[in-house]
Amino acid sequence: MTSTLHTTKKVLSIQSHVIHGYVGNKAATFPLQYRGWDVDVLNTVQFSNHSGYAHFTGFKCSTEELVDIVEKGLIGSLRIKYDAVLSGYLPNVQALQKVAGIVGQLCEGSENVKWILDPVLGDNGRLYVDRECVAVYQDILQNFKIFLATPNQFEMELLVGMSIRTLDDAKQAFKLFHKKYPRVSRIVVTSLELSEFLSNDTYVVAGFDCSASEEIFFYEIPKINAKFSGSGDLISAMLTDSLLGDRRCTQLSLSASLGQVLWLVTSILQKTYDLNIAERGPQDSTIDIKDLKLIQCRDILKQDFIPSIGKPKTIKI
Ligand SMILES: Nc1ncnc2c1ncn2[C@@H]1O[C@H](COP(=O)(O)OP(=O)(O)O)[C@@H](O)[C@H]1O
Ligand SMILES: Cc1ncc(COP(=O)(O)O)c(C=O)c1O
Repeated sequence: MTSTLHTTKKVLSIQSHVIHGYVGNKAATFPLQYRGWDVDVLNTVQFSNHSGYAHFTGFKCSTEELVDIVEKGLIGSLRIKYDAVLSGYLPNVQALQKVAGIVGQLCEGSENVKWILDPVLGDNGRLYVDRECVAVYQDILQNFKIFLATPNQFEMELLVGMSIRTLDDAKQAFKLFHKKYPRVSRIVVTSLELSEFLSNDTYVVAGFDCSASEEIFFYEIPKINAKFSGSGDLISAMLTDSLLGDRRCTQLSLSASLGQVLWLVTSILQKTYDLNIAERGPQDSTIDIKDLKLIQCRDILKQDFIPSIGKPKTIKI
């Protein structure tokens, strides 16, 4: 009889928490748990709802509280051996510096723990954190071993210091990123809006695995006529699962993983959209969908076989 016993993968997810809705840890935890992960959830803030609503209330954790929990509690006292640390929104410059220092040291000390870093800075030209956080993220990416970074287009522009409008800009940006941050092993840039693809009404999602090749690869994703919140947090969580989860015997390449994750995320966003249309009636223009319908998408999340969104295109860098 072959044994199906295996250890459950453990991730420490350091992100924001909203009571109502699904961004930050609320967008990452249920999908990761549903895909078989043990998730230790460290909430960096606790808000009533996300900042895309007109109002929100709540509070932020202090730097001391966050440091105390991670350094003294989880690592110092419990000595938990994580397979991955997923970091997202941190409430201020100091908290970002301190928490990143602790996670960075943890990853330097062990090959087995992988850091997936979502450098949450802003979106569509607007920062949602203090400007100094940009330089702090630049330092973190320079100094620590990072398994995967997942900036969106605006965050990538801030990290490399150039604007990205065309596919050629994107290629230069990836080159520059790798030159500036050679300790980052993999990078995925989400929702790139590039001039060559505007008439197709598609986003480009591009990736680079510095150990694997001299090329970047990208997928074209048809735009759904809606603005979503939490999609970035969902994609970084699902990449964590696809690259490091225990469901498979052989490790997938970053490109193959991204193809599957994009299928998963697109299916969830499409179902969220369809359910909103069923509630609101047909809509002609772009709709603002505040909350992902993650629970209603559990059948999608549960699937063992995840197809790919398509074939990636590649460009030599
Ligand atoms: N309107 C949309 N239509 C189709 N896919 C979308 C849409 N919005 C987000 N996505 C998917 O979700 C991914 C992450 O969203 P993004 O907005 O880049 O995250 P972030 O929250 O980090 O800015 C995108 O790369 C894309 O695959
Ligand atoms: C408190 C809060 N509001 C809004 C968002 C927006 O999420 P996204 O950029 O994934 O749409 C986030 C993301 O982490 C968040 O933490």
